[in-house]
Amino acid sequence: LSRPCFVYLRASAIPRDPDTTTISIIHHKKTYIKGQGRGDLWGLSGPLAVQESQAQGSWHKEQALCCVIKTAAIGAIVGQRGNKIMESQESLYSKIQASREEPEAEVKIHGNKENQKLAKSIIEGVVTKAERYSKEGAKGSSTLKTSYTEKGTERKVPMTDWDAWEGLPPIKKNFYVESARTKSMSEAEVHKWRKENNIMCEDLKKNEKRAIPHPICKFEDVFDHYPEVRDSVKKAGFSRPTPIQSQAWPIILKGIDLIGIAQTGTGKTLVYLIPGFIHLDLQPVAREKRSGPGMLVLTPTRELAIQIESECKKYTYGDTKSICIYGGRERRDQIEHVTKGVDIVIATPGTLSDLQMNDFIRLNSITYLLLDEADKMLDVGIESQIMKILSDIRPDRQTVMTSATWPDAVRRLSQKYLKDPMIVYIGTLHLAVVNTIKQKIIITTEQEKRVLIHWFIDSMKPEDKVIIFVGRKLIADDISSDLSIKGIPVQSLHGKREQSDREQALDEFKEGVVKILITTDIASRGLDVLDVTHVFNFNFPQNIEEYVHRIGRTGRAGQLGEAITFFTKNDWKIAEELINILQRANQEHKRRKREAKSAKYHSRARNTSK
Ligand SMILES: Nc1ncnc2c1ncn2[C@@H]1O[C@H](COP(=O)(O)OP(=O)(O)OP(=O)(O)O)[C@@H](O)[C@H]1O
Repeated sequence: LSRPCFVYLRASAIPRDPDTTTISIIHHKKTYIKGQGRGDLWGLSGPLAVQESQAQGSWHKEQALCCVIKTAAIGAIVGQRGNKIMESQESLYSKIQASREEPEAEVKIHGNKENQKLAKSIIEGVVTKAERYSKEGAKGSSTLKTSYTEKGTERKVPMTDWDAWEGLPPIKKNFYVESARTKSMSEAEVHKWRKENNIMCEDLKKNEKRAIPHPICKFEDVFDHYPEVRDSVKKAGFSRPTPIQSQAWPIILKGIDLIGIAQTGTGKTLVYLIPGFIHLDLQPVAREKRSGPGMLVLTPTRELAIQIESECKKYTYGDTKSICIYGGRERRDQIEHVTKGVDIVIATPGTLSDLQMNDFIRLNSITYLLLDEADKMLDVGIESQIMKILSDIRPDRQTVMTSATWPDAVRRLSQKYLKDPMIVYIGTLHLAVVNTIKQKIIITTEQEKRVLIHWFIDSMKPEDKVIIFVGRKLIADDISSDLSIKGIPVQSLHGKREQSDREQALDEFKEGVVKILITTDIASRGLDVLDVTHVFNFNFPQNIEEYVHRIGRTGRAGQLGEAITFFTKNDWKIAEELINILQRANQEHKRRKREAKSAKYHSRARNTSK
């Protein structure tokens, strides 16, 4: 460690008794000691200067504890690319090695006696759980046999990095049967169709480029071989595929990874769900013989996870079982469901990574992965959880990413998660709002906002339904209690509310029991309530992407909607980006009229406040 380094400590590694604990850092088999005592261990900040200790590599002087287990269970201990074993090593200050023999494998644990015992009990837990999940494991016992190996009398077994992916069932990804009509489209016809529907696509594979499949014009062109799918789409009453569906379905069904970017409310959920159902259904290994779920949908919020699950139920066929995993629900319930066996998991990353870390769910059976609202998911903070989840999913899976926005920072990250993808986007990769949303901006002050919002609510028609976005939970509570006092039925949604209250709030809004939903950004992405006529931005969102998502809660699936946004001088930094969005969506610039209208709003507002 000749240069400064950063050391990140797991919360559980922070010593309870700082007076007696030492933090040691092992690097290239050398042990470095940092701090013994309160002053050294607490309040550390900045780069650590560590000193090499006398006790270099003390762990490997101890006798190794050897455990013999069934080879089939070893993947669970090692984890993909050794991530699990590395984690145990880090937290136990020990070294764990695994051999690769049939039918029994050997695991050697180096370290002091106490840590060896701890590591052994962790491994035992993992082996027992692995048995429970693996049908094969259930047939025989894989009781851990252990012994201390005397130095010099160790079994001469090569200790290797375990390839956790060996022995997994084969995977099938190409299910596309191109219709005669699609096949016969000339290049000119393909070009015309894409131009008329604003479809842009590109093969992101480096070096040799592949031919991009022709878009499909009708549902029959792509689903004729899958009658259940064709019928469920027809039953939904859709007349034709949306532009993103038209180009993305052939690509995904061919087994190619895809990045799909299209404006809000344009049917991206079915873009990935329907090929996912086909993929699941037609894997070479029969569903009942699979060791776990085959499809995983990761999504940033609980509300979105619930919505996707209900879409799954609407369109799926056969006896496909899905489960929605998110925080705020009874953990035991979720674990019970998972262990009973499911085909599709829809989850928020935090809760899933918790279940994964505790070995309640195994992800190595996943062959179809979907990252919904990918840009939000790859935000700082969530990304580390996603990485952890993805490291346990087989690398030859198929991956699809979708979103309505695609900021530069996220594009680079997508290269990490997808393999030779194609990208399909509608119109532009720049932020864009569908032209079914009329955007109004009201330049105002913080003081006047309350009066104006009351004026807006008073002028709502019976068929109107509005989502009011605010910046903070407190404001959401405040406005909703204001309105409730006035006798106006209203619901609010934010992260501090109990999960059951959050679900009830959304249900009441969807069913029309209340026509006003006041919410923070947890409802800005993906929520699909078709009869929302207005979105009101009481506070301008943190960034312009969130503005696009928020106002996209109205004007969905071709319907008309209106977005009204309060803009104060505090929001000046975002003005330029906002103007770009308005111009791109051809919003009229009615300055005079707007000023007049705004003056009318203001004078009414003043009268009301008087
Ligand atoms: N081909 C289609 N024709 C008409 N409506 C469709 C079609 N496909 C999906 N829809 C409907 O369009 C609505 C919006 O779809 P969806 O929620 O998938 O949008 P999205 O693109 O994911 O939006 P967001 O970016 O806000 O998440 C849904 O109610 C869905 O049922």
